[in-house]
Amino acid sequence: MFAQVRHQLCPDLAIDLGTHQTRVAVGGRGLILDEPSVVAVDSESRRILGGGAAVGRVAKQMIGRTPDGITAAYPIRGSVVHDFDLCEAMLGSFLRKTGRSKLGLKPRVLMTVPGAISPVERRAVTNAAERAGAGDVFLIEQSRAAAVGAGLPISEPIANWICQIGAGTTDIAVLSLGDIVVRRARRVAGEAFDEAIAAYLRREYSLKVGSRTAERIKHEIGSADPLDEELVVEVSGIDTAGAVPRKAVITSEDVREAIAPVLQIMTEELRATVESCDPELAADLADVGLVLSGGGAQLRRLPEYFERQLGVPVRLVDDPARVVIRGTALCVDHFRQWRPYFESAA
Ligand SMILES: Nc1ncnc2c1ncn2[C@@H]1O[C@H](COP(=O)(O)OP(=O)(O)OP(=O)(O)O)[C@@H](O)[C@H]1O
Repeated sequence: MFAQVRHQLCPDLAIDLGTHQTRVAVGGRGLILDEPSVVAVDSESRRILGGGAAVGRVAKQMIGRTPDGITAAYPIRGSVVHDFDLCEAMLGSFLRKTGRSKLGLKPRVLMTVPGAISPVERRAVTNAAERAGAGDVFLIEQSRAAAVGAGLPISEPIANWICQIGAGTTDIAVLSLGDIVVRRARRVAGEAFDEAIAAYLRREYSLKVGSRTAERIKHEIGSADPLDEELVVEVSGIDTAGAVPRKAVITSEDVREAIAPVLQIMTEELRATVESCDPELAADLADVGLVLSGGGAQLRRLPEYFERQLGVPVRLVDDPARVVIRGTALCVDHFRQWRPYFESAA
């Protein structure tokens, strides 16, 4: 009875604290916040601008349109807390926006974490959430949340193979009978594509571009496999020899060449999951195939590329960037059922 009243006054929260994007869902209501994981800080004092208000979308709007002396800070890197104080401030601001706290009650929170996370990193994310205003904090692996969000039959005695590609981490798991049988996580994901594109332009075109330009190129013309009609984009950067502004026309073939080594790493990780499975489960994988999720999995022709590399069917889930928060929210809605699979930092 008390728990029910408490729940009404202060519903549980699901939080996907991502390298690029933070998403918050409220138990029973679904997604209520989806904002960039960024804060705008004074370069010298490292204080958040606007009295702590320059967080998320507001911060992103300020960056690039503000005078020198203002820096964009990303408190999460490789899906783990990189700057503890800024992470706490950012989360605090997001939690206040959800407007949930009544009578001083603190919400129970379920947060996602990548598979390859150390106890120290686990503790950091938990502490940041507690100091930002959360009550009890539970953790769930991204790949499990993604599998739930994708609606995979993970409780059944068959193999479910999921590859969640975010900005900072690729989480791969094989799940069966509710458990993760094999897991692999690598800090190589969407941002690694961007870095590879920037490095390629420097090497092949003597053109220096920023990470946002590299990401834009990926979105506009990036592909993992050849396209029916190849794409081109004009890019502005700085000539590395003359240190002057210059433009270049880049093709989707260029981008494929640039990102090939990153795709190769992902393929090796996927192959390694199969090798770690026992033969019965591995045989299932060939039939059920691979499911792709995460914002980074939206790269054109990625399913076709992995199908060619692995020889199994591959499909991309609907609304891939929000699958993890969808799954986390479902776990919050059925807290008791999923509780055995949650972890705490202690
Ligand atoms: N159309 C697209 N094509 C290719 N990549 C895309 C596309 N749209 C978004 N992305 C990439 O998706 C990534 C962000 O995905 P997502 O929101 O799942 O990550 P995140 O949750 O912030 O990161 P992580 O979970 O790894 O900490 C970025 O690297 C972004 O460039």
